[in-house]
Order: sequence, then structure tokens, then C-alpha cells
Amino acid sequence: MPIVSYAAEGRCIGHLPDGKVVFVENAVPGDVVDVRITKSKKSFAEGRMLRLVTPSPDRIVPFCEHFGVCGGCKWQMLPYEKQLEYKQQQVADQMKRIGHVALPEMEPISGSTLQRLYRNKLEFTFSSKRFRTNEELTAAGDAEFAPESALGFHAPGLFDKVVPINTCHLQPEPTNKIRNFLRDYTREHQLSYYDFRAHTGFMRNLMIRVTTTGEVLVNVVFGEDDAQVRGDMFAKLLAIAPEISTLCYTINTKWNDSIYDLEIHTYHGKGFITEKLEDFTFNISPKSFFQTNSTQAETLYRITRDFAGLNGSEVLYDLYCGTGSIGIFCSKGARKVIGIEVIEQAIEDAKVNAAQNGIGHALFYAGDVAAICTDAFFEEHGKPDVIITDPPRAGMSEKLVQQLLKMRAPKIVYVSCNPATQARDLALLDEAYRIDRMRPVDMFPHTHHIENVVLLTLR
Ligand SMILES: C[S@@+](CC[C@H](N)C(=O)[O-])C[C@H]1O[C@@H](n2cnc3c(N)ncnc32)[C@H](O)[C@@H]1O
Repeated sequence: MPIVSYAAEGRCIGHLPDGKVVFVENAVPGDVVDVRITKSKKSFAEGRMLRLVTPSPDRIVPFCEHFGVCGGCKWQMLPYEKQLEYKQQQVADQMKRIGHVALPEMEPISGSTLQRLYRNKLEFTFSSKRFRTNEELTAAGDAEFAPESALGFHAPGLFDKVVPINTCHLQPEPTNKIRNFLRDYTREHQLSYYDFRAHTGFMRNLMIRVTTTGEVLVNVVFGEDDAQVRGDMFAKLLAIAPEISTLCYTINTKWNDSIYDLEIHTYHGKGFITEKLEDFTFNISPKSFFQTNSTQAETLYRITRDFAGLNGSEVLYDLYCGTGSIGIFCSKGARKVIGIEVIEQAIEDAKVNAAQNGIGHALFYAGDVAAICTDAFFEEHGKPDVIITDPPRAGMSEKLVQQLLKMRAPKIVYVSCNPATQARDLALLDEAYRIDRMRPVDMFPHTHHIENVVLLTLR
């Protein structure tokens, strides 16, 4: 079957002989593939690629040894320019298919300055079970595998199995050095890895965060508390990786991996690292939310600020503000900034971020944005001149959209990580707003993910 185009979520489109659309993963437009149909509905089918019969002329050799097994960087077989072309196309398709709204000419997608080593945060897992590929399973036949542990990324869709990683191209050194040291050290000292079914094991998770200025934060999560073993390991780790500015640890004896309800202990350093975007600084601790591609976050925020077109007199609302970074970034152009975010800790971080950047005209509120944005709230804090909204993938709730329609701010800048839900919301806002500008921004090279910034102006 010839693959003709990309659809949403990184899936490709081919057709059955009767014309029915088939969604296929891991293919590229221009490929000819053999497909096994895994799901067949009235209007479409889904298929799994069995064999690449003729590769697309666009295909290139993936750069990573873990490609195809690890769940990340799935678009490495496409040149970056092609990835950008397909991402821009995806936004246009979603706007047309779901939004049905009048669109201005889309501005060219802003590609990521860094196409590798762009992530400022990576999380690895120690698992008592290494993931086995289909090739390994087939070769082994009925033979039993000896138990083998792994330090790396969860295999896609499998909560208990981990793909061992030797070199990851997503984060600059010392990340590979740190992870591989911990792998070798724990094996040499026979320290157990976490077993997700038995709920036992000493080594559990590893988080590494870096800044563009070269600071490095490491948080090691243990399934059990042993100060002696931990201290010996950390002394060696700091000796081989003196670049580590902050070394933390967490003891997690819960069933789930979340550290958000656990205490973080600082073993070495300040307990946080400091990222810089333009002249603004942001403290990042193990639990802090921060856009994962810092260089591109600066680009995204500049485009957002440009779309907002602030002149210093406006009341600016930053909805879904996280740790306040967009509002802080735009604060010099606004008379007053109001940030709203559901996670209380993020609001505490936003207040600290604003204070340390000397911003006295920003206020932050914790709670559900639709519940907070009442007429009375806008009455108290001032009618919005500009609203920046940056919701999660699910988009805005209909209640909030209705409230925005009622509030009639002259401008709304809608930043989205999911053009499908953004298109749905734009269709609702269409009754009062016209779309004046639209620009996709690539924050995640080698994945299908895309961010899209839209300027809406009151009709
Ligand atoms: C895409 S992030 C944007 C973060 C921030 N603007 C930034 O650039 O770092 C979406 C944020 O919305 C928050 N959020 C999700 N649902 C929410 C809700 N109902 N009310 C308020 N905030 C919410 C999430 O916690 C998250 O911080």
C-alpha cells in the first residue's frame, strides 16, 4: 500500500482498494508498505506496518542506536526540514478539518535552534525487567531468558519494562556519563533495581535537569532508605561528574512513581538550578514545571509577546500560567499581570520567580481557571486588555471559552500544544473573534508534537 500523507498524532495515511483510509504508524509519505489491519471501522481502519517494501525517497538513516525500540524521537528517519513541513501541514489540516474558521496566511513554522540535546529534563527508570525486542523473542524461541535489569526509558505502553539506554541524544553531557556511571556502579555493587510488580528494589528513578548556562541538577529516587550505600554512591558520582551543581534524592515507597507528594532531600548544592530566558531568571527544583526546551521556550515566549503587542498600559491575564514564565516574560509591557494556575506549588514558584526578577505588578492565583475567572474576579482585578491562554493538551473548558466570549478582551493570544483542541476552541471563539496571526513553533524535534500560537482580535 502506498503511504500518501501524514495525519494527526504522527500517523500516516494509506488507502485500502475500496478507498477506505488506513492509519499506519512509523511510516513516511512516499513509502510503500505491507500492512496488517488491526482495527476496521465504518469510515477508517488502523494498520500495523509489517514490511517496508519500498522506502520513501525522503527517508534518511536515523542517528540513534536506540531508534525503533525506545519510544522517543520517532521521526528521526525524516530530514528536519521535512519534519517542519509536515508539522506546519498538520496545523493547517486541523484548522481546516476541525476549526472551519477563516484563517490568515500562516506564518512560517519556527524551527528549533537545537535539533539534538535540546531537552532540559530527562527521567530514566531502573527496572528489574529489561525490555526484549520481537527479534530477541523470536530468536530465543521457547528458551527462558535469565532475569536482566535495565536503566533507561520505559518501553512504549509497558509500565514494568525498560529499554536500556547507552547514549541519548536529547540532553547534553554529563547526562550520558551520569546515567552510565550509575548503571555500572549499581551492577558492580549488586544494588537491586525496582520490580514494578513485586514492589521491591533499591534503585528506582533518575531525573537529570540542565540549564543553558551549564548548571546540572540530579535527583535519584530510591525504593528504600540506606544512608551508607547512598552516601558511598553519591561520593563516587560527584567525583566522576563534578559538573553536578545540585544532587538531591527522594525515598519513594509508594506504588506510583510520582515524586510530587514526597520530600526532596538536598545532598549537595542549593537544591535548585537557575535558568535564564532573556534577562529573566527562573529557579528550577526537581518538582518545578518548566518548558522542556529552554532555547525554544524563549522563541515561543517572544512570539507570544510579539502577538500580544503590549504597550505598557494593559492589564494582562496569563491563564494556565504554570510557574508564571509567560507572564513574567511579557511583564515589562504590561501595567498589571494576573496569572492563574491549578497547581498550588507552581503558583508559589511563580511568586518567587516574579519577586526574584523584581516584578512587583504581577499577582498569581491558584485554582481552576474556569472557576476563578468569574465576572467578580475580572471586576476586582480589572477588565482584561490582553489574555494569554496556554492550556494543556485537552484545550480550554467550554465554560472558560464562554466566559472569555462574555469578557470580550480586545486581544487573546492562544498558545497550544495540541492544534486539534485549539481548532475546536477557535471555532467557538469565532462568534466574537477573528484570527489575525498564526505561527507554529517546534519545541520537540524528531517527534510529531507541535506548538501553535494564534492571535485573536475582537471583531
Ligand atoms: C501547557 S502548560 C503551560 C504552562 C506555562 N504557561 C508555561 O509556559 O510554562 C498548562 C498548565 O495548565 C495547568 N492547568 C491544567 N488544567 C488547569 C485548570 N483547569 N486550571 C488552571 N490551570 C490548569 C497545568 O498545571 C499546566 O501548568
